[in-house]
Amino acid sequence: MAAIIRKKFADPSNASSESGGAAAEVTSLILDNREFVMILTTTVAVLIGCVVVLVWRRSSSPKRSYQPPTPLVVKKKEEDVVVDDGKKKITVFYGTQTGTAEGFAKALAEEAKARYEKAVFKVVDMDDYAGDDDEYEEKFKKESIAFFFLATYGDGEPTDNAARFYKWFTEGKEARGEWLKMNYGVFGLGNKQYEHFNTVLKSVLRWVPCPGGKRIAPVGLGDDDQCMEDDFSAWKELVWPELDGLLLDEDDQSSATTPYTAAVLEYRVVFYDSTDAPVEDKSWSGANGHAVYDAQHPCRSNVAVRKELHTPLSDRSCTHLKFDIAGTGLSYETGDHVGVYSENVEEVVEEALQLLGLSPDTYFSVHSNKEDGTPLSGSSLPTPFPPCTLRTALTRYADLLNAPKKSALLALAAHATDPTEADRLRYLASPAGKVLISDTRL
Ligand SMILES: Cc1cc2nc3c(=O)[nH]c(=O)nc-3n(C[C@H](O)[C@H](O)[C@H](O)COP(=O)(O)O)c2cc1C
Repeated sequence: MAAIIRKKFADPSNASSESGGAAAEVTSLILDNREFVMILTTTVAVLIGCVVVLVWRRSSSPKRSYQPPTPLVVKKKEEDVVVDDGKKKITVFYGTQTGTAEGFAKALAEEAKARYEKAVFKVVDMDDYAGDDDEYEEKFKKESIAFFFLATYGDGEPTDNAARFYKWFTEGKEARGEWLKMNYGVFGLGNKQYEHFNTVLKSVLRWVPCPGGKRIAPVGLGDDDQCMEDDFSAWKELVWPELDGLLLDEDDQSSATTPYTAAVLEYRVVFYDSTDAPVEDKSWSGANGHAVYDAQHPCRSNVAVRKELHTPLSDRSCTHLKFDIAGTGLSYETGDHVGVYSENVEEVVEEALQLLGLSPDTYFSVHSNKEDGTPLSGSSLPTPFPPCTLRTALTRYADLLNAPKKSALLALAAHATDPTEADRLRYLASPAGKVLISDTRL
């Protein structure tokens, strides 16, 4: 995913007013390197390295004292009020863990709005749709056209925000087809490297040969192992002719196209005086001496036992690990989740810092909402990482070694001040550029 950093980059005077002259200098440096910073601030969670930390699902702990300066926005439940203005209503649902499905859902809706002015498109988080099972049924019955973007995780499991829907839908499978009379389009997000490729979407589909409804376009099966964005683009092209038939009158013409924007999220960046950096930013907390752990404040622990479970004759590998959590106050029960956080190696981080030309101590935070707390670009995702120094961001949160996604390249091209660089970025986002990237391992 990619971010377009607004506000502070767009208006250096703002940065000065908040952080003084030093911040203005930093902002100017960042302006010169904005493409790189944009990639860094948006690629989260896929890291290489060796630091192992544990986060237990049940470690219910209060937040630590340092909080981002802007208030959290409590998500409002979707309004049920349906205005009968004669326009056709289309709902685009998404089940996401890291935002890709949400990005695709929004991209589809945005392009569709431009194409079909007489229709109303609404993008809905699966979790926000219904409060209980009865409400699911009641509301789905009123849908006439819907799209579902559903990602698969784990052993073919749904995302957290689609889990309730998935349980309700698949458990009541026999009954669903009787009342589900909508026209529906489906795109699954998965990865062929996993045994249960796109299982969530396939399971849902097994129960959706609804007699009264019709599937719009073939099933889309996105494969993150290749280029999911290409899968999405190809699927979208199959959707439009079908939607033309459903949404256009005889005298309407569908010609509008919008640029590809899937999965491009926007963030607001705030710079702070580096002396504000809390101590814990410098290193993750040790196993002892830290009272509070949660996903943002993981606990560092050592690997006590590491054992290969397969014999040398096997062509597979399965590692048994035991973590030493003595003295942490944490407990573990079978079925609890353990998250493994890892760091980029120091040399790679140093190289990135040199390319950026910024002080490693630059202290900043990224926000998915505006200063008044309202979401930027309607995203419901939380901020990707807590306030930290640039070195920490590059070490822990930036994906420094994978090639950027097509959407990130196009977002950067849209913001490039040098036309030659913009052309180059657009070329890299094209099929020919993709080959170049994979050949040269950029
Ligand atoms: C920890 C993890 C587990 C995954 N498990 C599966 C899986 O079992 N089957 C599958 O098809 N894809 C699997 N994927 C791939 C994701 O579905 C894919 O990356 C998708 O684009 C994520 O969408 P999201 O960003 O909307 O959450 C997994 C990805 C991760 C990171």
